[in-house]
Amino acid sequence: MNNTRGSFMGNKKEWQAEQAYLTFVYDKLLATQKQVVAEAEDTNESSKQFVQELSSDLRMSSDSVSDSFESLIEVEQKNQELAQINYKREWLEKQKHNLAQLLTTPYFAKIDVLYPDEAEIEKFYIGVAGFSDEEHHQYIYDWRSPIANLYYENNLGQTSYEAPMGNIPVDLKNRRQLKVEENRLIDFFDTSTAIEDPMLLQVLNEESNAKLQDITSTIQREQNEIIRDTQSEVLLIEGIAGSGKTSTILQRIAYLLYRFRENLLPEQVLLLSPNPMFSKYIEEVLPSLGEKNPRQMTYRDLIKNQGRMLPVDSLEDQLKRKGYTSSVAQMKKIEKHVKNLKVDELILRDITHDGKVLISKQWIFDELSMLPQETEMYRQLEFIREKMTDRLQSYITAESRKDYWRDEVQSLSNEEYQQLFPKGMKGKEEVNIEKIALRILTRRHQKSRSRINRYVWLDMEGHYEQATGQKLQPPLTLDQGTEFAYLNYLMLRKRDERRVKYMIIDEVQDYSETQLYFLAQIFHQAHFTLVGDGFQSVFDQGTTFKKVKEIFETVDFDVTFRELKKSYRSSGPISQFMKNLAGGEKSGIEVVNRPGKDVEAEKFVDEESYLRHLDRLIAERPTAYRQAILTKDSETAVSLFKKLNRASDSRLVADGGSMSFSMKTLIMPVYLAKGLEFDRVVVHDVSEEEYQTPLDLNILYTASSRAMHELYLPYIGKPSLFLSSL
Ligand SMILES: Nc1ncnc2c1ncn2[C@@H]1O[C@H](COP(=O)(O)OP(=O)(O)OP(=O)(O)O)[C@@H](O)[C@H]1O
Repeated sequence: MNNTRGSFMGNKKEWQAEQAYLTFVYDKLLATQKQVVAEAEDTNESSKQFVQELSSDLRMSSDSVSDSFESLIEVEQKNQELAQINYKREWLEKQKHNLAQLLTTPYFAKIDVLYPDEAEIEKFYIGVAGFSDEEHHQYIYDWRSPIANLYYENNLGQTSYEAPMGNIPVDLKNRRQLKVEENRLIDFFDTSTAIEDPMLLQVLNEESNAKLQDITSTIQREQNEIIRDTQSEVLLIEGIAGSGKTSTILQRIAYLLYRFRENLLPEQVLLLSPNPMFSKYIEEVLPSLGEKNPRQMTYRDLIKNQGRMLPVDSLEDQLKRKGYTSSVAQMKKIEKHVKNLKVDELILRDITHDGKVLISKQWIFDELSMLPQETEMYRQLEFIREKMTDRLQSYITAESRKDYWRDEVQSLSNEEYQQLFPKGMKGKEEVNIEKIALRILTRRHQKSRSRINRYVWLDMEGHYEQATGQKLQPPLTLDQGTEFAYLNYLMLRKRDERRVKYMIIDEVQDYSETQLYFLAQIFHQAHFTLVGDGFQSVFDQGTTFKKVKEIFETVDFDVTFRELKKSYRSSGPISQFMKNLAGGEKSGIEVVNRPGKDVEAEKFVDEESYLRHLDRLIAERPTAYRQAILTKDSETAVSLFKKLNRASDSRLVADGGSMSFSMKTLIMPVYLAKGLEFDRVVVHDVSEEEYQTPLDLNILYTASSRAMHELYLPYIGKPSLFLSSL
């Protein structure tokens, strides 16, 4: 490794030059900020005024009907003006955000580049956002810009980078990491090897944050390749615990939003996360990079939406379901069923209201029979659905004209009348009664309308039974829920999925084959980024990476496979323990040379002395530390929390819904801590009895790998065999 520190005496001149440039850029940033803030205030003011004028103009033109055509044109023009003002406001807000970020840390790196046939070296400073002046003089380059790739790839000497106009060969003369705070230069390092760089080690030695932070300034080469990959249809990444999978996919999302800013919106990126807490944990990373968070949901939410909201297993139930063998064969049966389905095989239901049939299944069947049978089934059903809505509307209109309404309307109380017509009504009384009746009936039949829209008239449960030979009995297993969602998708094809351009899935090892097949099918137009860690598989239903690849290939995707083998989260001793658990050398895990406290596995003879030990660990937590006591399941967490009786300085997290990130000691089951990290981790009772099966081994690995600096593995009685590697 070849590191040169900026603070060495020999570098005094360099130091002064760097400090001078920093001062210069910082002052420019300050001046620009002043300008942008003033401009933003002006724009806000003029937008307010514009809206006021617009609404008074509109009021005037709606009073005079004669010039309505002119006023329509005028309204259209005003709308366009308003859109422009709003666009400018958004742009200025983004500028303000970027400038505020840059004023805290203007940049973190510099590269010296020599272009062929040029005599002078060009210097490029890299920061979390770009910054240039009105004459397009670029003082800071965005970390996602093409040139910044040279910094992350870190090949000194002859190299090249991809720019919009093609590949550009260059000579990379120097790569400098800079530590700056506002307008102060703290340190700099010239490095030729990215691995174990000094800036990285500094960052890793810091105490944890309650929320995940961005890693922009220290992205490693192998992570950079993943972040900037725009070619792969499916990017499958197997990375050990703490290797930066989650950080990398978030940086990747920011990169994609920048690179494809003309035609990729955050809503077109869907991130499937392992549990609801995880979304909270990562929520600050993208905003800190000036981007909006993508759509996020858990897989459970996704299939509930797709599968008529039937209840599915909770996380805890899923964990307890042992030995369930999921298979894609069941999905194929469903495909076959839908493919061969004829109209006279559809299981239909009447649409009823208060026990009265509004639209009979016979009517639906007759209408369907008249459609050309070669049309795909989902199109036929969609067409009929619209016809049913029309039929309901005609029924309501006819009904509203019937005589009995006169009495009903006249008996309406003032209050009811107000509710129906908050703005009052004008016109003849006859028309009024009809109008009132129409409103009342429309309200009454809202449910029927929604039933029509949701295809309640199709017995999907019945079709599921026909297709698979199994009855659906809620709560469904996650796989049954998936099968049912797939059936709904194949028969009805809702449009939602087509909008997703990038699907990002964390903890992919926890998805079953059925679930992966489902995702590959329904998002077949999207690019996938799948990350996970086979050692952290804590559900019986999980899938190996080999199988994940196979499944996506059977659905005609090209899969690119990459590995991350180094833990950036855990100290050297903890990483070494993780490596031993994962099978030693053959696991391929690289241990970062970061000193730390040894892993401690202490024996206790009875529960009482054991609890006293935990009690001490909670009481003697270093002030800045966040720590977690991790149990195998939530019942154990609940009972341990009760026994410890330390509600004042610890907190129980037993379900995915609630988590206080500020509390310094958390007691929780491992599966809820997935993806999270703590300065200190205590794994609850690592005894022989508790930790013996291969799944237990994965749980121990997952729990231990949440630790950054300290790991405690106390046990009562005999130690688990897995501790013998210590
Ligand atoms: N290049 C990097 N520079 C600085 N910190 C990094 C880098 N890569 C990862 N980290 C840090 O390492 C820790 C682990 O990262 P992350 O949570 O993304 O890993 P992971 O592979 O998703 O872990 P797990 O699978 O165990 O949940 C985080 O604190 C993250 O900030």
